[in-house]
Amino acid sequence: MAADPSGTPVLALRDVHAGYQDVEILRGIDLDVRRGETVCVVGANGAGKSTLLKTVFGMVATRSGSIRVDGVEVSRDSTRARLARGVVLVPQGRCNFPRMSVEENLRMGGYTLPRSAVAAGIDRAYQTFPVLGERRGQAAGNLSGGEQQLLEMAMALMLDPKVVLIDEPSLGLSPRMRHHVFAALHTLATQQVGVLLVEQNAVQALTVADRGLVVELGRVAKSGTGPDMLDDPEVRRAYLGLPA
Ligand SMILES: Nc1ncnc2c1ncn2[C@@H]1O[C@H](COP(=O)(O)OP(=O)(O)OP(=O)(O)O)[C@@H](O)[C@H]1O
Repeated sequence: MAADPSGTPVLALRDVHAGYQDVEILRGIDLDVRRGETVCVVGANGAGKSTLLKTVFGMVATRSGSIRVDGVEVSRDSTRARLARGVVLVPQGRCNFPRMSVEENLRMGGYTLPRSAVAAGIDRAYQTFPVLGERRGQAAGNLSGGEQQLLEMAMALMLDPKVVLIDEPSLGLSPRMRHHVFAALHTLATQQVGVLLVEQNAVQALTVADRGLVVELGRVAKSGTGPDMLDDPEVRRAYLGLPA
């Protein structure tokens, strides 16, 4: 796709350890995401995929190791400081303001920005997701599930991020809406954003991703291009529910 394989990774993790109380979930994660690249994380239930995204965003503390955004160490930074560095998280489930209009939600997404940047961000959102422009005055809670997911992504894009962390964007969507959401992920990549994606619909996700990673026992056990992962007999059997 649009990734620059020679460039500095926009997101780089080295030997990252993190967990909850006395349980270590991430046990030495190494990964790179480049600009314009979509990387999909695959793994069993409970492997730590959501924990990985939360650790990059700073919602779960990094115990040791390094997280760099555009070469700058952020592993000790607050979530707010990471947002300012261009890292955004689109969490699992709906988290918009259902009684507010689409446009008001976008304004909320950009509430830390100067007014001129908010207007530019809203224009950008409507260009990227024209359906949101058509529904700008509608209450967010009355959008379809897929449209709400596009709104979540658009709210995150208000901050003009470098790295977008997305947790299960197609959860509970119809196949048709899933298609729109995956198409939107592709659009993000064409805007030179690095995308780290966790997705249960791993076959579809690996089809749009540039690379896939398998997380096992808290480490990256396997990585490869999307097509390589889709062809790998072990990955097919263990994670994709496909014949080897
Ligand atoms: N806040 C928390 N406190 C304690 N343990 C937690 C917390 N959140 C998650 N865990 C545990 O950490 C492990 C990894 O959870 P995580 O949600 O990261 O897995 P996952 O790979 O995203 O799973 P799934 O595919 O089922 O969504 C699980 O055993 C989970 O029970």
